Formats: sequence, structure tokens, C-alpha cells
Amino acid sequence: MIRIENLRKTYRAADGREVEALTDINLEIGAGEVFGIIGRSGAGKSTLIRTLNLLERPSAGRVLVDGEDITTLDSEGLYALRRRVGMIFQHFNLLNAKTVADNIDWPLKATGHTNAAARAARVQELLALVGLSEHGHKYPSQLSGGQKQRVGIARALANRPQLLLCDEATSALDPETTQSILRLLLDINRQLGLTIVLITHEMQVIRTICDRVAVIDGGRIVESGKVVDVFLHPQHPVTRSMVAQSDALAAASFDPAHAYMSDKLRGTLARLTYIGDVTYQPILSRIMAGAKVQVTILQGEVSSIKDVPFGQLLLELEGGEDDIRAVFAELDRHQIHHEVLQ
Ligand SMILES: Nc1ncnc2c1ncn2[C@@H]1O[C@H](COP(=O)(O)OP(=O)(O)OP(=O)(O)O)[C@@H](O)[C@H]1O
Repeated sequence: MIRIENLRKTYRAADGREVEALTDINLEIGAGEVFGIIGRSGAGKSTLIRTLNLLERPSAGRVLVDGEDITTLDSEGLYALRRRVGMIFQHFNLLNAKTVADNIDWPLKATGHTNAAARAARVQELLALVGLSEHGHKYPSQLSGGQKQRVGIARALANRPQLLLCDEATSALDPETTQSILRLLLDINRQLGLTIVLITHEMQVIRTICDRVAVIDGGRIVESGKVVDVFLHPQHPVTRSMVAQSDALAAASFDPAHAYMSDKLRGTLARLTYIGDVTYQPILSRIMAGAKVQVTILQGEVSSIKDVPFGQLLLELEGGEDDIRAVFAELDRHQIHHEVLQ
């Protein structure tokens, strides 16, 4: 669906200096995917997502949408592209002087739909899709933040785009409202087969709805892959620190020096990671029943990343070196990943 090749973007700052916001970005995003781009402030997230509908023009490189290089489009091509690509924003960008229904109607009018009855029916359909059927007559100032973002989503979907870009769409919302908006985005992705690309600085957002993720830092992609892999086995220091800040994965950031004083540790400290069905199987107890190794559970968690269950356990193993090695070999055989921490 989207292929980004050797993308570069430089800005000229007010003092005349060149700021390189994006350097050598290469990414592929499949049709129907929910793809997240995560990074700290100033990493280049907004610049990157805005190149996907040419709100920002790249300085070099290509952006292919369904095989077509959008950087070469003329104004007519650009107009057609903007119908195929919807966008929602952190601060909603609604027209405050217009009702909810008129906000949603506006992109339909702007793209030349002259049949008022057909437009009104489409607006009703969109209101129902985002759960706001009763609110069409209201003005944005009469809505909560979550409801405003629902209007933003309905407006972005009005022209039936294939791709939805979400620019920090839940950053201005409280955690509960964030979850309800993320659930709505996921429903829309599944119901309509819509491809979604989102940028965020919150791992929790990535973990809730994304299939794959790219981590951006200093204008470069430093890590990318399936969310389960990047979450449970982060490689780059930036990714590690973002995972560590994500509460639900506190186990992944367990620091033995703090939580369990090193001088008290008698055996081998290891972290086990289970992904998928093995999470709910008693594999560890079976292995330990036959092993000459004592195990102490220091920390543990069972949770899920999107639809994929996972478990993490922090264990101290006491026994002979060969016996511990045999336990690790058995774990490997059952696709339970182990990492020796100390
Ligand atoms: N119009 C501009 N002129 C000059 N520099 C810019 C401009 N827009 C962005 N930059 C710079 O480009 C870099 C990337 O900015 P960008 O807004 O894409 O990052 P971001 O990851 O979205 O950050 P945030 O999460 O804070 O919005 C930053 O160093 C920023 O200062």
C-alpha cells in the first residue's frame, strides 16, 4: 500500500540554518495494517506522517501509495490523493461555527457532492459509525474531547478513504477516552479494511492497536517490526527506554539491582518470555517437576499485545550449571525465550 524510499526532509530554520528532520527513511506499510510510528518529542514523527499526504513535501526520496509516486503528482493528482487519504489530529481541527453534522458534510461538499439528500444520508451513516447519532445538531463546544475526536474520525472517513493518518489522535484525551477512541479505530480498521498509520509518543497506544511499529529517533528509523517483537525484545536504547516507561510492561524493565539486592541473589537470574498459546500452558511446572533446579518467582505478568497473549517471568534458578542449562534447553524446545540477566 505505502512504500517510503530514501526519504529525506530538511527545513530551513529562522536563522537560515538547515535542520535535517528526516534522514534516509525506508518503510513499507501493507494494505489493511495498523502501523504505528513512535518517538520522543522532536524525533520527526509529524514530519514523517505529513509526507504521506504531502502536507509536507520531502526534500528527497519517494513516497509510493499503491505504486504511484505521490511526490510527482500535479494539483489534480494531489486533489484525488487527499480524497483517498483521511487524517485526524490531536486537537481535532473542527470548524467551531458549524454543527457536528455540517463538519462531517463539509468534505463531501468540498469534493463536489451536490446531492444534498445523499450527503445527509451519508452524514447520518457516519454519525452512527462513530456512535454520535444523537449529536448531529450540536456544536463542537458542546462536546467532550472524545466526542470531538469521533467527529474528526467521521469527517476523515466521509469520502471513503483507503488510508487514515492519525497525528497524535489521543494525546489530548484521558486514558479511558483514549481506549474508547482506539477501540473505534480498530473497529473501523476491521470493518472497512482501512489502512491506518498513526504517530504517538505512547507505547500503550502502539500496544493496543498496532500490528507493526517503527521507532524513530533523531529523524531516523532505529528499529521496526511486529509490535510483539519490538515490545518484548527491544533492541535500541530508545525503544528500551520507551518500553520501560510503559507501566504494563514493568516486568520487562525490572532492575535486579533495585528490586532484589544483588548480594542476596544465590542463583541465576533469568527472564522468560512466552508469546501466544504457550502463555496459558503449564509448561514451566512440567519442566521444573523433572529438573534438579530450585526456582523462585521474583516477578511475573500475563497480558496481551493487541490480540496476542504474552507472559513474562523473572526467575531465580538454583542448581548445578548443567541442570540449569538443561532447563533452558527445555524452555527453548517449547519456544519460551529466556534471557540470563545475572
Ligand atoms: N517548519 C519547521 N521549520 C524548521 N524546523 C522544523 C519545522 N518543523 C519541524 N522542525 C524540526 O524538525 C524536527 C522534527 O520535528 P517534528 O515536529 O516532525 O517532530 P515530532 O516527533 O513530531 O515532535 P513532537 O512530538 O514534539 O510533535 C525537530 O527538530 C523540529 O524542530
